[in-house]
Amino acid sequence: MDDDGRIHLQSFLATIQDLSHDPSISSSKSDMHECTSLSLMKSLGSYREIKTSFDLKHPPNQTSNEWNKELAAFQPSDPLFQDSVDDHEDYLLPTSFGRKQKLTYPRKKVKTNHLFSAGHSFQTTPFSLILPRSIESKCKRSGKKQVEIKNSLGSSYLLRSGMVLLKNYLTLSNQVDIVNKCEKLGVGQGGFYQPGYQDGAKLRLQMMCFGRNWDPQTKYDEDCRHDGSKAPPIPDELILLVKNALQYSHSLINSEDELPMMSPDVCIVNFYATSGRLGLHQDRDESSDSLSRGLPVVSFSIGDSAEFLYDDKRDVENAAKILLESGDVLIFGGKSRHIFHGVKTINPNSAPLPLLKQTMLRAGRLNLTFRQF
Ligand SMILES: O=C(O)CCC(=O)C(=O)O
Ligand SMILES: [Fe+2]
Repeated sequence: MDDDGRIHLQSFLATIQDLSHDPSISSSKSDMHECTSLSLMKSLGSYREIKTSFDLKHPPNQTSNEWNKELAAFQPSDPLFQDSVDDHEDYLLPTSFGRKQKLTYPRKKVKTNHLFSAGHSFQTTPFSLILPRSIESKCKRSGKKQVEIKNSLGSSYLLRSGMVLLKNYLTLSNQVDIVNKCEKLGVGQGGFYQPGYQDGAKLRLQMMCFGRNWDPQTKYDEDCRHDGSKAPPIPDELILLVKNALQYSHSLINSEDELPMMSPDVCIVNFYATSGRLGLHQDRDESSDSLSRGLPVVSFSIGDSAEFLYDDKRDVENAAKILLESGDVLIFGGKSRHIFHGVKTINPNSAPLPLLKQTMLRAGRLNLTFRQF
């Protein structure tokens, strides 16, 4: 396929959107099962396992075989799009403080097996979050129907003591602003790079920091950047968003003991291509004061959605799994500050189209984690 890949992606998405409004499409089947409450959780809701399966039918003007062939052949040329699309996935989500939550769009999973890969590289230097101009203009011309992003505050979940998920908390305009800020700061000195370890193993993501540099090998050593660059300050608007999200969480759980307030002075910005991932780990390089007080990590997700794992131990098989979508804010502090967590997969083609249209964000997921050192 030629460099037209992005157009195909847009058409593919638009087709799915069209189909979802087509009565001939078989309705999504959704059944929910009670799941045992975890003892760690306080009384603000109960966990439920939500199983959602999808049965996308072929468009009326195509036979099922033609449609399946087209789906199977879908393989855009941008290296950042090159992942195989396979089965649908089940997600574990709690109820929204008692209400059942239904997931209503097709999920895709990326086939990748390694958390880290030595020398894995999709590097263009400098790395840009934004699609190249040639692809951008083709996208704009395609003129396909866009899906509205939800602007109202979504549901909120207490996942366990000290761990809160605010669905769709960031507005479209917040998300656009964050992408633009990260792009501006990410392409220059001190911007995105693919971090790794001394032995040559690389993380499967691009990273940069605000406030203070952090690196998997050198931790919070300010001199970790080979170009000697210092981390730019965290933009004020982002600090405000973090504090508002924490305050909002306090209004939900009625307790600052469970989730202490913090004032972010570090932000790690990760960008995952659709083949990106991050192994289960603990965030434990902040100061002992910050860690012992359980000062929370506040995480913003933008772009393609991700399967996020968390557990008390490093146990990928048994870890709880949630879907983090564009606009979601996840907070873990207090008793959950030391959870193991990681990103299992990025779901291709799952970013909101208005966000892509306004930012030309490339395929993948932008994640910002704010901490107080
Ligand atoms: O991308 C995410 O959701 C998690 C990122 C993370 O855990 C980290 O940067 O330490
Ligand atoms: Fe982390």
